Amino acid sequence: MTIWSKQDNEQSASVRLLQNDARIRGIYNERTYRVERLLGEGANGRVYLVSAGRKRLAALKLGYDAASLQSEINLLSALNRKDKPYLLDADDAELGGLRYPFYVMPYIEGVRVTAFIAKRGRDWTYILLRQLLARLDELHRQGWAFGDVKPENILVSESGRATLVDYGGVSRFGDSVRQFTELYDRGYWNAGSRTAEASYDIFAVAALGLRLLAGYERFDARANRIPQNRCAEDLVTLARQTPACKPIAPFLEKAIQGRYDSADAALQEYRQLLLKWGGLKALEPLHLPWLTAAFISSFVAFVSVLWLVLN
Ligand SMILES: Nc1ncnc2c1ncn2[C@@H]1O[C@H](COP(=O)(O)OP(=O)(O)OP(=O)(O)O)[C@@H](O)[C@H]1O
Repeated sequence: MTIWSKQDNEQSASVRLLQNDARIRGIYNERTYRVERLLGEGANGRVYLVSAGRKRLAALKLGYDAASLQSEINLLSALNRKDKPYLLDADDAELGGLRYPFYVMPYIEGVRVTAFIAKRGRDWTYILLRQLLARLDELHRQGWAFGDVKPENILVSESGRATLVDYGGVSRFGDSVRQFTELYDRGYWNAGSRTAEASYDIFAVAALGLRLLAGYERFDARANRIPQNRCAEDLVTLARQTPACKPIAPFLEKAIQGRYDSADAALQEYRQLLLKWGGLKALEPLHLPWLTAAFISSFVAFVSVLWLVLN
């Protein structure tokens, strides 16, 4: 369960669930969206898959009350880039005589990280953690911490690409983390402050990795201890006792102890560990088609240039 560090958000469970095919029309921008289906639900609102115009799909988050979405909207518009849009529209809609705020963002196709790993195998954990570090590094470079790293906020596409969703917990570096989930929160583990910084998110990635690799039962048994008995060392011990953690043990240890200053540094070391281990060979065929294609086309180009030069 996500926790708000500043204020508690009153969830209005009474908001009507929109049926498939329902229309949502923005009062100010006058854009209309058709609901395809419900994608998910959180404390701030419900997220629907919608189509706009020529079948273009997007994700629309309908908030429970006027204040709940504003900070998310502000943040997404601050992150917006021409080559990488985060926010497509923000408006209010009138539904059943009441006004609700909503915003529209790119639709991320995929399943929750836990469902993906359950289906495709535990070795994917190593790959997905690496991708998470890369996504976080991108965000950190703009001066933001993600905050609420948890399985519900990580979607993985069919081809195995991980994407972070739910930017409601993103906080400026140096501020307090706005939203977090206890299991992955270093404050909960007495392993550091709730200051938004790179090491906060890196800890959460390591805690998530450890929970996935060691198993929920063993991880949660430690999480359920009384506060005085929860500590970083406890997690490090769990990592050491778990054979599946071995390939990335040095990363887990450093991340849990807050010894990485940047996601980039963590990522470099993480990549080296995977290379050294070499245990992901079984997954490589999944990546091979485009690699092979790239190799063949550069080889053909090389031979053609050589032929031209020699003739
Ligand atoms: N852009 C998106 N594309 C596809 N699915 C999405 C997208 N954004 C959110 N979802 C789905 O909707 C769910 C709820 O969305 P979100 O996490 O933003 O709500 P929330 O109210 O902030 O939740 P929480 O209480 O966890 O903070 C997500 O777990 C995810 O499954």
